Amino acid sequence: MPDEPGQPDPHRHDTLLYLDGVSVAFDGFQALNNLSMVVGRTEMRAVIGPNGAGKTTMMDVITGKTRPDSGTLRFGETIDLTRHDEADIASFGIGRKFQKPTVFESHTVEDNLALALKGRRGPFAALFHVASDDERQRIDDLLSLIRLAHLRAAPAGGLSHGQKQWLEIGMLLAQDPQLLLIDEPAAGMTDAETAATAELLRDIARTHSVVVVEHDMAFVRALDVKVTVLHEGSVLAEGSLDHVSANRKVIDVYLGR
Ligand SMILES: Nc1ncnc2c1ncn2[C@@H]1O[C@H](COP(=O)(O)OP(=O)(O)OP(=O)(O)O)[C@@H](O)[C@H]1O
Repeated sequence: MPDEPGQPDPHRHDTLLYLDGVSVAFDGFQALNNLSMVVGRTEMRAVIGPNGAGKTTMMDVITGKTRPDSGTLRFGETIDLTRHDEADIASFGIGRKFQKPTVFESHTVEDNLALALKGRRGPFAALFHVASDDERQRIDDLLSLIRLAHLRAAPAGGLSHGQKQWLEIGMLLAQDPQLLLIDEPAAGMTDAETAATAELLRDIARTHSVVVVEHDMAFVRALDVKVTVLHEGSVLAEGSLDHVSANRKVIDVYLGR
């Protein structure tokens, strides 16, 4: 039986991330207020909203950095994220990319990816590990996905800001997440980099779920995915960018300002 609109079912096999009635208060300030959102497998979702709307706090509760005061937070069909810490949650396959890229600047692009791949083994195993054919293939695949194959031997410190963001996305993918949470990837990018990043994320979303927090509306339009508008810690509107852009409340609190 099809779901009623607005009645997401956490046990559906095509739901990867399920938030229902999630609330968080800091010293009495309600940063998340009964927030509900469902992200499907291999769905990309854009999350927009004014400063202080709760976007970062939402990422923080999903990744276990902040504990919700109440609500349901489920990953896959069975994992209750409220019962796990950040390390567990990362190991379940939720990867997060912060706004500022943090690559190893003195290492080559390729070595950054190799380190991220080996990082899955733990530091000691990684130190004595020799790359297998599979791993070399995986690095090649990642390099072409993130559009940096021609720069594989270049030190990461010499990359442009946009290229560093792509490398960091590649390093995140090396850890095999099912869900990527990405914070303002287009910030500080050139128009060409912004367009290439939208294309890259669309490629990634063929096989992963992706939640992108972004303020750049041209970028959100290029993603061409369902948009969730947050305001005062809850969902103000949801739908295509055209749909939410026509919503009077969204114009008043965000787009029209
Ligand atoms: N650890 C904290 N302690 C106290 N207040 C907090 C804390 N974290 C967030 N807040 C407050 O909660 C509100 C929501 O913040 P949040 O960072 O989630 O918003 P945001 O939508 O990510 O905003 P921005 O677009 O500016 O990044 C803000 O008013 C913020 O000041």
